[in-house]
Amino acid sequence: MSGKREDVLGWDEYFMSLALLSAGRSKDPNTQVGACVADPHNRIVGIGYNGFPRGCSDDRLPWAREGAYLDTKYPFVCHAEVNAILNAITRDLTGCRMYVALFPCNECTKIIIQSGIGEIIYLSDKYAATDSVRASKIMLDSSGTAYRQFVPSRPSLTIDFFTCRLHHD
Ligand SMILES: Nc1ccn([C@H]2C[C@H](O)[C@@H](COP(=O)(O)O)O2)c(=O)n1
Ligand SMILES: [Zn+2]
Repeated sequence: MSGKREDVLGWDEYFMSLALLSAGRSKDPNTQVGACVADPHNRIVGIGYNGFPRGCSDDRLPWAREGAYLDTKYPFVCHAEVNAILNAITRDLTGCRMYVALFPCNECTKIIIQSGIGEIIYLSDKYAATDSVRASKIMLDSSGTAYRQFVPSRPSLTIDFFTCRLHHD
């Protein structure tokens, strides 16, 4: 084999894939979200997914979406973005980028802005019509925090454990 491989993963593709891989750890039956924070040198500084707080049993807390508030997941679940920030190796995330599978809610957005993260790259914006996401965008625009949707250059990547390779179209 002569020259180097040219068709490597781009940085956005790499970090978004890691965010999605992390989402694979989520036990939420409806929406699995992963987030990955990269620093300006393209080093991974934090990664996380949505789940219940440490020590809170997945078997005792509910995953329901509907019913009385305390019978749903909403008061209990830690969002992927918060977990990625709390898992980060440093508190100061100035100039870092967050890759996240779903546009951040307003509560996560406050924390993202306060952490110093300067750019959000998201995949899905399925809750764009909610007041929560609308509030997120108001705060991001006011604070000058950039956000953009990830546009994949290929439809899928497949991890093949048998051949120890990553396949793509
Ligand atoms: N940016 C976000 C938005 C939501 N989540 C989590 C919170 C829940 O576990 C799930 C959303 O559930 P749904 O209402 O779609 O059934 O996703 C997050 O981690 N980050
Ligand atoms: Zn959130």
